[in-house]
Amino acid sequence: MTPIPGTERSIETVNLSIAFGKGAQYRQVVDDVSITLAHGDCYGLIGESGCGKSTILRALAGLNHDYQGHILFNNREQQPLRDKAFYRQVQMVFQDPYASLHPRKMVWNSLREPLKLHRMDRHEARISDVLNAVGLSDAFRYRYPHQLSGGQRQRVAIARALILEPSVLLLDEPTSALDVSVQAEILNLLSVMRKQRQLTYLMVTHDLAVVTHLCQRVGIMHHGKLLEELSADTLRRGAANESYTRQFLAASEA
Ligand SMILES: Nc1ncnc2c1ncn2[C@@H]1O[C@H](COP(=O)(O)OP(=O)(O)OP(=O)(O)O)[C@@H](O)[C@H]1O
Repeated sequence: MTPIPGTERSIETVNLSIAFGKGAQYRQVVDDVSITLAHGDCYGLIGESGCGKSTILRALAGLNHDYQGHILFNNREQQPLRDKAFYRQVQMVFQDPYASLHPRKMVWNSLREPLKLHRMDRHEARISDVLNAVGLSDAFRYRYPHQLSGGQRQRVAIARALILEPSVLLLDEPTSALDVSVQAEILNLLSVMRKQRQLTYLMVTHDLAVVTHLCQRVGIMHHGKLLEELSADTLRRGAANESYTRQFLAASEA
């Protein structure tokens, strides 16, 4: 694929390698992975369970500091311990929204927390605006996570990621815990948000229909390695170069 010019680069890994455990427990989970996203890209990362997809996302998000290689953001090398500005610009959305919402905090409180942390102004207006953007009325402010449906909870988790006005969302299976009917609504919301806010997405998913619907480029991982990158069109046609990818696609569609 054609190289992305420096000014257009958003988030990237260069020769990223990650291992866990020592001695007999040692396991190389991510092996020399280089992925570059341009501003506004939607990149899907697919591959069998355990191949290292979420581990890459966690390292990019600054949640795992123990890696080899380089992580760059806006063409600048990032230290394993990121600065505060990075955490405002790059947000993660998890598969299970319970992971990002405190069970004993009402929605308004969960949304206000990041605003306080990053010393942002106009808390009330920002909370109303972001709830409205994700399709929830202002009345949802006063609900606890257990008083929300799965889809509403994921909307709040997305609102919490968006309230800091980031440029990048790292999406870890954002719809796989939801009912099929709700999955389409959340994917649609993510798609609208990306266009409206010119966001860059890196999305891990098991679901081929999701990547081909939302992403332009897809990376296929196998045993910690990035095997190949394909356009979503090529993936849709099943015209992969690697035989592993063709097998994976066939198995996923079966
Ligand atoms: N903190 C950790 N300590 C030890 N091993 C870990 C740790 N985090 C992940 N692993 C291991 O690394 C491997 C890759 O995990 P990862 O979650 O990245 O896979 P994945 O491709 O996202 O899988 P899935 O699609 O099932 O979520 C797994 O074998 C997992 O058990």
